[in-house]
Amino acid sequence: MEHLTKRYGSHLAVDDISFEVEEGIVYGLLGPNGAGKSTTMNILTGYLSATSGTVSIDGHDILEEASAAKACVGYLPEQPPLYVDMTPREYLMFVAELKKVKRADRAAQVEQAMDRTGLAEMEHRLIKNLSKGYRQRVGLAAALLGSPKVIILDEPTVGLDPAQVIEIRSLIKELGKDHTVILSSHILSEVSTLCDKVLIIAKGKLVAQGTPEELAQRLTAGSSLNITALGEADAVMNAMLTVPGVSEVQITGQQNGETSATVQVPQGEDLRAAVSAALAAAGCPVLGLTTASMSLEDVFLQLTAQAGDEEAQEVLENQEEATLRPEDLDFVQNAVESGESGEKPWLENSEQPDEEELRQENASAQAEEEEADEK
Ligand SMILES: Nc1ncnc2c1ncn2[C@@H]1O[C@H](COP(=O)(O)OP(=O)(O)OP(=O)(O)O)[C@@H](O)[C@H]1O
Repeated sequence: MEHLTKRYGSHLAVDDISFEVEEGIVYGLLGPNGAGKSTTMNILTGYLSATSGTVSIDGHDILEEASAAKACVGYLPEQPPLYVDMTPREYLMFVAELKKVKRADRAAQVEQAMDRTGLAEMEHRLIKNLSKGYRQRVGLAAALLGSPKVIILDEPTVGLDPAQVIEIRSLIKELGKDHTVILSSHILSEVSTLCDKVLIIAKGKLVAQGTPEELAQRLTAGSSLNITALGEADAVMNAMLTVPGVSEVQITGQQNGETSATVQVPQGEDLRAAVSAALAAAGCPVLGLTTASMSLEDVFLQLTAQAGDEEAQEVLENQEEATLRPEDLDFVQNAVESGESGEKPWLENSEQPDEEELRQENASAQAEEEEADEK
């Protein structure tokens, strides 16, 4: 992709993105909602045209040699376009025909794709009766038909339950063995476990790329040391500030004569020995010392924050376990209090059903049940 730009009216969704994809590697496009991942993938697959810039797949320009370029790509959009009144096999045979797989090879290719995606036991069900996870598999199987070199997956695990997420992720890992895979995700842990290389996109710009480890290392402003030493905060802080290279010390706790602190360390330097020696010399023996390096999460936050993206914080927060927000706590508190006093303030504005209405509703429901039982 070279200098790819996409405008929707005056909105710049993709802003001069260039990158090259090596064969046989799993790439992750990582970015918060609205960063431009789907737009980028839609352009890559020839689904959308770019405002400017070029895409070339295995030497074929996506506009000038569209058929040849698209033949190299298997695409699973965020919402796979399935014909839900077909069975997986019927649908896949149809896709194989669209992809111009030779008639003699179609049945075998469909069989193989169903096999790889674990669809065999669902082959006679209508797609509309399949779970979201199985529908996703049908979409993946369709992407595999025609043996494309590159598989492009847009948010492949969105909307799946945890068991389905695990299955689809292991399937993607398998695909990565024989294909070049480009997937998009806003889930950091997914990208760092599945992908060999990560491209971080924020506000339509490519802000960083590298292996998850490289990103975590290369982009850190340095690591930090977490230290616990015996002594008062002032003494501990002053001792550490005497060490060349230490410019920032943050006291994080004080208890029973012990002080905990975090020290920022410049990139590439190891100050553990110097800091321990300085503390010992100041009469503050070190009780604990650990190095904390930046995780991919930190890097992501740092980069997207640089791009002025507040949604990045949301992405991280959404990955934490569900927690109660202050307004939820108020609601729970109200519910508990009013339960004690017998009031239901949260129902105050809702329409209260009339008692007679309720009685009639229940009676007719009971009559229907009895009738059903008799039948
Ligand atoms: N057809 C369209 N018309 C106008 N604006 C659009 C259109 N499609 C996307 N956008 C805008 O372009 C930006 C990038 O959208 P895109 O869907 O590529 O982001 P994304 O990173 O895939 O986000 P998500 O994870 O929510 O799918 C967003 O601000 C979006 O609102």
